[in-house]
Amino acid sequence: MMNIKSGFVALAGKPNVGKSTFINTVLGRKVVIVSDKPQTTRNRINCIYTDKDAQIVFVDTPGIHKPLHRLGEYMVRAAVQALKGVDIVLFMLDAADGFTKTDEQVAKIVNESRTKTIIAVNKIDVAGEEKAKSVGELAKSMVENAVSVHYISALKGIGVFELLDRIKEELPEGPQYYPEDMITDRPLSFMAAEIIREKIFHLTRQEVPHSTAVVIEEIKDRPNGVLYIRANIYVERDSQKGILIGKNGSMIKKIGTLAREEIEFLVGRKVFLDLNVKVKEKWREKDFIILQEIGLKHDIE
Ligand SMILES: Nc1nc2c(ncn2[C@@H]2O[C@H](COP(=O)(O)OP(=O)(O)OP(=O)(O)O)[C@@H](O)[C@H]2O)c(=O)[nH]1
Repeated sequence: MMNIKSGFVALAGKPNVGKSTFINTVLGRKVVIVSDKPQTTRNRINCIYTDKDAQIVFVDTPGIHKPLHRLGEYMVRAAVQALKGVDIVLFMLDAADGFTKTDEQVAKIVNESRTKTIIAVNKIDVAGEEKAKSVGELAKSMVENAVSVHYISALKGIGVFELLDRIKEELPEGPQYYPEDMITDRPLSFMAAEIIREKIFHLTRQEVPHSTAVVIEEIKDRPNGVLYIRANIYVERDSQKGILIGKNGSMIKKIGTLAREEIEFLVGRKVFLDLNVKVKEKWREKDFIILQEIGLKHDIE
């Protein structure tokens, strides 16, 4: 087998610099939610880019997208640790913003990691060339292990693929860690079941959530672009089924709506969520459900 370049790249940068937009442009579809409000990205998922000669796993840096002035010492150490564990840090800055105090703090964390760093100055479509240059040069002077500076617009796709080529150059030769059609490292079936379970937990009382198992039975692309997800919710008794369904189906409708909205948020597209409540006595002793829950049946293709 031909050797490919592969490795892990941590995205570092203050909130709102365009990290999610960059990932979406690289992957060519909407995987992570983009918003003009800082820190709307919850549970950021690791994203995987694969082409014929490389596989790049973009990983999140825990804590680094939190407001840095509130970052405690522990969080800073955790962030440094995370950056140490990757092959390359991609330090993103906002050209229109100038080089800010927050960027300086991110630079410090990046430096402490001693990891090879590529600097990307984003949003050049809205910033003057001179301003962008000054941001790039300042960042380069602050980051000890900077190997190059790139001027990009993640939104317009300017310079993004040149930057990707540079990342590939800097990556070591290595294995393909994930199948080539996988774009996130967490199976959607897992995420979806978790979300449904969470809603049940919030909306029902003690005994019900603990007697509930969620199994994703089917995930399918509909021709109209909607993602169809069918899930079974197992409970142990008829009375629990009654509670979960609610009066005239009001409870299951509520669970379904909230879960659907969150899954749509996650996948960035319309979802049809088909929930079925089933009674299975002592399901906890029936390991087929448990196996399916953790082993996960199938994921989106
Ligand atoms: N003009 C312009 N806007 C951009 C560009 N890249 C991102 N944006 C906008 O900047 C805002 C923030 O982008 P995100 O990709 O969500 O930023 P983020 O760094 O992931 O933000 P957090 O999730 O808060 O960490 C959005 O409104 C984007 O549309 C760009 O190249 N040019």
